[in-house]
Amino acid sequence: MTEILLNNITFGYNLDIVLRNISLIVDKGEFLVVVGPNGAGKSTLIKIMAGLIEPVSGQVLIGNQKVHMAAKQGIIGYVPQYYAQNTAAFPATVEEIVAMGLANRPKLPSDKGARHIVKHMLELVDAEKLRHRRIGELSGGQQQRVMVARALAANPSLLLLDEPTSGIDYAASERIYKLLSQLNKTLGITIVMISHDIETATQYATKVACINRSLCFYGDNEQFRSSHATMRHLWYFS
Ligand SMILES: Nc1ncnc2c1ncn2[C@@H]1O[C@H](COP(=O)(O)OP(=O)(O)OP(=O)(O)O)[C@@H](O)[C@H]1O
Repeated sequence: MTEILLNNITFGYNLDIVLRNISLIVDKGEFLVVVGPNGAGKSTLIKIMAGLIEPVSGQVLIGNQKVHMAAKQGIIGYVPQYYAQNTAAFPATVEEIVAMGLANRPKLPSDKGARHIVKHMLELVDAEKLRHRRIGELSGGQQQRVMVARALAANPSLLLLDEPTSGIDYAASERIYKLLSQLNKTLGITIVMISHDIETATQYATKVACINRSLCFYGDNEQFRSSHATMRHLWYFS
């Protein structure tokens, strides 16, 4: 079954065309890693998948419905880039941050239900012990796990992550990849993750897309890993 359908997407900021004629289909249950050089349009593409910005032309369907309808139903979880930098002075606890994700559900749970969901989400990302801490006091890796819990609180079928391991050390990055892989395998959540960490991130992927303003490569993880060494100059410098 199709989770994401992008049909001939073109997008520009003012006159600068950032994405050109991108078409791809992501099936339910895939773990797609999106790679490409700086400024290639990866964040822009993931924002289009989240319904945060509209393409100039082309069609975006999530679970066979228009992206803004899917977003209203809480089907799409989005974890933005560089969250850590925005939160240092933010006076909310981990529990409160995760509870914010409940607002993306079509129907709000009762207070008791909300407490139960928040607790469960924190358990899923192994952050129960952090629940009373202020978000700004946490390390980058801990903050990212909390942001994943916040996105999961809406019960999405699709999780979009923009460089969740940026600025995070090797061990903490591995924990985040393993967590995402587990959510993908055990809960069947479709994952799209942007990463510059090609070697490690693609080990967890089922599919890889390489974007450089247009789609340079889209295929299975094994296909990507076997062609990357010979093709990467063409993909990155074209
Ligand atoms: N809000 C904006 N207004 C104008 N231009 C923008 C805006 N956001 C991004 N751009 C430009 O669009 C292009 C693509 O940016 P985008 O952030 O999508 O790339 P990226 O592949 O995610 O890059 P990186 O790997 O460096 O994060 C860049 O040239 C960027 O400067």
